[in-house]
Amino acid sequence: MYKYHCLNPISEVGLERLTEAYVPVSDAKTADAILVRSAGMHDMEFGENLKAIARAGAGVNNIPLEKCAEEGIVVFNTPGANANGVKELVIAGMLLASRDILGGINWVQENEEDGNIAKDAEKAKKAFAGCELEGKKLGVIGLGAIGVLVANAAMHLGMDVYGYDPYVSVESAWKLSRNIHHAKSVDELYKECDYITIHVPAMESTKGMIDSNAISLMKKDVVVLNFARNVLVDEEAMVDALISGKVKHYVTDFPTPIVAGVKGAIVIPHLGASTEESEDNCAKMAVKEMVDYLENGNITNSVNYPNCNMGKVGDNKRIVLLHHNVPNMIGQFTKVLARDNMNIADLVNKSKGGYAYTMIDIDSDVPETVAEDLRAIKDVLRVRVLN
Ligand SMILES: NC(=O)c1ccc[n+]([C@@H]2O[C@H](COP(=O)([O-])OP(=O)(O)OC[C@H]3O[C@@H](n4cnc5c(N)ncnc54)[C@H](O)[C@@H]3O)[C@@H](O)[C@H]2O)c1
Ligand SMILES: O=C(O)[C@H](O)COP(=O)(O)O
Repeated sequence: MYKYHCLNPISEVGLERLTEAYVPVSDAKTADAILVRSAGMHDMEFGENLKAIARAGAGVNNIPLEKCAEEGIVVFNTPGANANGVKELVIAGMLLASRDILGGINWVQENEEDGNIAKDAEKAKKAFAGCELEGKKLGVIGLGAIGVLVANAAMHLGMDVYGYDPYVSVESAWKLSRNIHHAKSVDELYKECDYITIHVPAMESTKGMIDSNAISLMKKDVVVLNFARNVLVDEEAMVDALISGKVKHYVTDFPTPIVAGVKGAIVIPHLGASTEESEDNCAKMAVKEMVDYLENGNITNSVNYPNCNMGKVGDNKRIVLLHHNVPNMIGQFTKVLARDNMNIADLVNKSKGGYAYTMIDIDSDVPETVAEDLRAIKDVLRVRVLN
């Protein structure tokens, strides 16, 4: 039996895939696995049973990845599962920044008692006129799951699209329309574009990427869209640029006291992934990853351990070991197994940065003393015996 805890509401479409072997618990400290969306986990103390955290979504800046890795907790996310939801809201954001739709709707609400509203609207509407997206230049920073969809969709709307991503994956490059211009530097994109949208993860290297220097390179009346994370933009500098008129609109999915209410800021309450489809997709993927790890030891879409897959546990016993990525770990594992005359049917070892994962199928029972001896090896962080 496995205990799981949901730190945020998780779509039932995902949870209903859990068999009776999975029991929800109200105390996260007792759980084998945690399902989470954006709840902050940096100040949490984890229980010793906790083996997996599955983030039903993309961004993992709410989770202490290094601490989890050290405690033998594998963190998963659901790449691409909510990308379409975000793409659609980014397009809506560009339209809201181009046509004064919000101003127009407010005008109608303010004049709802006006019996002559139809006629008066025809006089009032010139105050809400805007411009079209077709023919404008859009710069997309970060061509991952979301950036690629935004770039391709904007191209189909007739925009001239520039993409910048020095680390673009082969998979994303295949999906990107060949009509997207390759910006060789982010500065080139800042100088060229009328609309700039950022789709990179929040990391030390990307925090404050759009700062006063970046804004100074942009065209006057540029529209900046941020559906990735607030920390990517120096918000004080952005507010100055809105006040001075350099930036026409800052469309952000992240309300903060600095930007909320500022003229020119269009602030949305983190709705990018809040669609039925995205929530269902994320929950299904997160649950699948969590179950496959707990039951079979397979790791898919982890952000702190390597991906590793040996299929379902069959008739053999499977030992899975999370450990530091240092020399001679396999040698020490096989020495313990050989001592007890255990035969290895299959073995896979993968690494990611400072951490590594070893899966070993054994064609006999694994005595608890063997598991204990494996746990006692220096640099081993967690050992589980499955089946
Ligand atoms: N608003 C929302 O509801 C919502 C929903 C999903 C994701 N997000 C945010 O959007 C981010 C991106 O999501 P995704 O699914 O596209 O992720 P992704 O991992 O598929 O893509 C991120 C891309 O950024 C690129 N990148 C990294 N550093 C860069 C840099 N310095 N310059 C240019 N490109 C760089 C990577 O190479 C990668 O291609 C997430 O990390 C998350 O913070 C927000
Ligand atoms: O990173 C993400 O996936 C998004 O920001 C969505 O977050 P949410 O699941 O809290 O809506």
